[in-house]
Amino acid sequence: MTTQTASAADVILSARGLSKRFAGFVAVNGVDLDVQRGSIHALIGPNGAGKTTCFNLLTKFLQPSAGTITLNGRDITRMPAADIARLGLVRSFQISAVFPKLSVLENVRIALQRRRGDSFDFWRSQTVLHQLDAEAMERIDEVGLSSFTNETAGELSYGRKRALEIATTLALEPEMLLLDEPMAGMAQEDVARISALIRKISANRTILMVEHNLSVVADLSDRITVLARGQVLSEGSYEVVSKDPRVIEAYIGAGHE
Ligand SMILES: Nc1ncnc2c1ncn2[C@@H]1O[C@H](COP(=O)(O)OP(=O)(O)OP(=O)(O)O)[C@@H](O)[C@H]1O
Repeated sequence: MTTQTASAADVILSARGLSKRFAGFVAVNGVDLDVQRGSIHALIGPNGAGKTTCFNLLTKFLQPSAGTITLNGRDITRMPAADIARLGLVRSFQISAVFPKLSVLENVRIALQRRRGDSFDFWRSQTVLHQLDAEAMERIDEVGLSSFTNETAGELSYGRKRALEIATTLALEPEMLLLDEPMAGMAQEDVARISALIRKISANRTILMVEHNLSVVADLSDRITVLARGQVLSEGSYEVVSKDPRVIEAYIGAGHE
């Protein structure tokens, strides 16, 4: 095997020339991105850099104006979001995706049913639902919510809601997880808890996250892509990108510290 082949096989998600134009405004402009299998990769950049748009393109919530996206070497550019999830690329939804009136266990059970595509089970007997409990408990344990299994989701703290939301995402057995600002709105102690959780769930998965909290990015990421004005400004480890004068200038110019 040549070096080139080996490194291509290590790339799970790849974008080439990814672009998105909104009514004449180019939000993402020719982005090339390679996410290494098994890594934690962060997408950062000042406000308005195009991170969310890029994320929405990669998760197929938006259709690109130009460019291609491949997952495990397969072109997914024109594939609908639902099919992508079946291929193992799952986007974590915000807390609103958690059913607030249902318990932690019920929320994870529903996610497991979604994976199986058994929508009819939802209306069937309790017995059928309980068959999923053992697996649901494993997911709940994985995110550290075992003592909250029967708690109503809506009554959980913000950080625990996020953990539950991650558990429902894990229920879909993703090979790759895309996290949209996992630390948004978190209190400091929750940031530490969710950081540790992301590290833990990354053990046998690939993670791509958009995140504003740079100390979290520094702590977790193997590789960082910095976007500015819709383009890749810099890429590398935190060590490298944080010292890149173009990155410093872009952040200062945008009013960040
Ligand atoms: N649907 C849309 N229609 C028009 N312009 C849009 C649309 N979505 C995003 N934009 C513009 O594209 C640019 C990039 O936005 P985007 O939300 O992707 O940036 P971001 O890096 O995620 O910013 P932030 O850190 O503030 O969330 C912004 O100038 C934004 O106003």
